[in-house]
Amino acid sequence: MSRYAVVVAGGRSTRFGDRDKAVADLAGTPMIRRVADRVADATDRLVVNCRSDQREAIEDAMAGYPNPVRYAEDPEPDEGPTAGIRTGLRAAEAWADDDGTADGRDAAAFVVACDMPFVDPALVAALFDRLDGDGEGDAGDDEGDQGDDGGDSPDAVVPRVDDEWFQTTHAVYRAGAMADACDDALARGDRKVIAPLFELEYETVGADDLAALGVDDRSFENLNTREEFEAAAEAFARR
Ligand SMILES: Nc1nc2c(ncn2[C@@H]2O[C@H](COP(=O)(O)OP(=O)(O)OP(=O)(O)O)[C@@H](O)[C@H]2O)c(=O)[nH]1
Ligand SMILES: [Mg+2]
Repeated sequence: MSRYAVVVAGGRSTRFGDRDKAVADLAGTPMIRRVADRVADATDRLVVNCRSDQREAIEDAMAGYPNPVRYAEDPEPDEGPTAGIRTGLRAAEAWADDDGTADGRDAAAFVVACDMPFVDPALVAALFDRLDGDGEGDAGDDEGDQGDDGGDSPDAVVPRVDDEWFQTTHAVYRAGAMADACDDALARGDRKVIAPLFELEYETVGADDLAALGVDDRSFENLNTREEFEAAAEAFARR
């Protein structure tokens, strides 16, 4: 089955300023395009979640992208990242269903925020492999399977930098399970981006695993302010 990238971009960039950071020029390339380019080889299809008023500019930024792209517009804007993830994953699920070969709910998707342009493709590939059950063993895993002990493959594989912060906008999910979990969290009024994860069977990729994989520390860096953006632009210019 195809591997999906879901880029979530429906935020208002208030810390950034008066422009949409998703399409802001980052060392010559719109930031969202940098994110998409970084994950192009590790995925087969791209879903972009955004508001309808962002779509034209984002489509321009994505012109010539090597993988097929679909847009998943927020039915209601400003419902938060969890709603954006849900909308993007439902689009991946529907796209997979269109193929008619497998249940779209099982589609595997790497969800990433539009402001993480250093995303490491080797990490993305490793997360998918773990979701498919052929990554590293569980022995050195800091969490192992959550939920029941059935030993089934997980619904999510989430990096945990410093064994602390769950990187839920830098993780792979089974589309149907995670979209359902987002629905549930939102129905409860819980907008915390971590909330849906705890309803799923998930595995984490902790500090040791990240080091063993040689993951670029900057993969998890997200750019919120103009200052962070300028510093990143300098880093890209040097690369
Ligand atoms: N669809 C959708 N995505 C969102 C929403 N809020 C944030 N996001 C996305 O979630 C990711 C992380 O959000 P933030 O870093 O807070 O970005 P932001 O909300 O645009 O920026 P700030 O206004 O400065 O908080 C980014 O990719 C945003 O585009 C929302 O209400 N809807
Ligand atoms: Mg925000």
